[in-house]
Amino acid sequence: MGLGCLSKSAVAVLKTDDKLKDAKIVFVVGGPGSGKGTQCEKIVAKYGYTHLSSGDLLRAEVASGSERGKQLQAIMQKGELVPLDTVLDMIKEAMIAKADVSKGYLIDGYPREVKQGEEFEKKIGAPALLLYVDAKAETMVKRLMKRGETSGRADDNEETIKKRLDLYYKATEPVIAYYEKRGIVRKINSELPVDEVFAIVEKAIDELK
Ligand SMILES: Nc1nc2c(ncn2[C@@H]2O[C@H](COP(=O)(O)OP(=O)(O)OP(=O)(O)O)[C@@H](O)[C@H]2O)c(=O)[nH]1
Ligand SMILES: O=c1ccn([C@@H]2O[C@H](COP(=O)(O)OP(=O)(O)O)[C@@H](O)[C@H]2O)c(=O)[nH]1
Ligand SMILES: [Mg+2]
Repeated sequence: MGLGCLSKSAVAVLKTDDKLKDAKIVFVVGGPGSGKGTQCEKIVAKYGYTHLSSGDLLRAEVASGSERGKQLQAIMQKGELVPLDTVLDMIKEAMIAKADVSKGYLIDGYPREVKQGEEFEKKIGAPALLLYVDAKAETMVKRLMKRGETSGRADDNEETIKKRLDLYYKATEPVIAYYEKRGIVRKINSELPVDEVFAIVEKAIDELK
């Protein structure tokens, strides 16, 4: 069927969705401070993937000073989760913006709960791989407290870190079990030095080709 019977905007929507249809999508999931951002940076440098951190996208909205940003800031400062649709719309918009140049997408810090994953697949597509960046709670707290000395992140403080961790174990760990059933989870031990962690990450990405 041609697209002649559809309105211009409907055609535009179809075309943008089409652009993401064959995209290589990697979910990067792990606790706060587990090292997701650190590994993603290295993947970008070696493989030319597009790195989209849901937390960074949200922080950019906060930094813009918009009304929406103010509401987001209040939620993030408490270590709670921003409504699902808000995050998903931001991710999709950012993916479409890079669709013509991207070799693949790293979706960092998302899904935070099983429902987010389901919605992502409905609106965008299925992940080919889930990198599960795993460190002990004690390690994560230590790293985040250290990062908090210089990061300026409003949520890198002891009280909020504890809430983020609790929420991670409650809401996000089930995401890993959900995708394990599909056989796409690769567990990465991020207690090791950064380069050793990356050697494991490289193997998982190379398997995708
Ligand atoms: N030893 C060691 N330190 C690491 C490793 N990965 C990250 N770090 C340190 O841990 C801190 C947190 O790492 P990030 O990459 O920002 O963690 P994240 O998972 O993106 O955390 P959020 O942004 O809170 O989601 C950083 O300041 C790094 O210096 C690692 O593999 N080994
Ligand atoms: O899909 C997301 C990603 C992030 N956040 C919010 O943004 C904060 C920081 O997220 P980020 O991934 O940067 O850090 P982490 O929680 O892993 O330390 C979280 O605590 C949440 O409040 C959210 O609500 N939904
Ligand atoms: Mg991060």
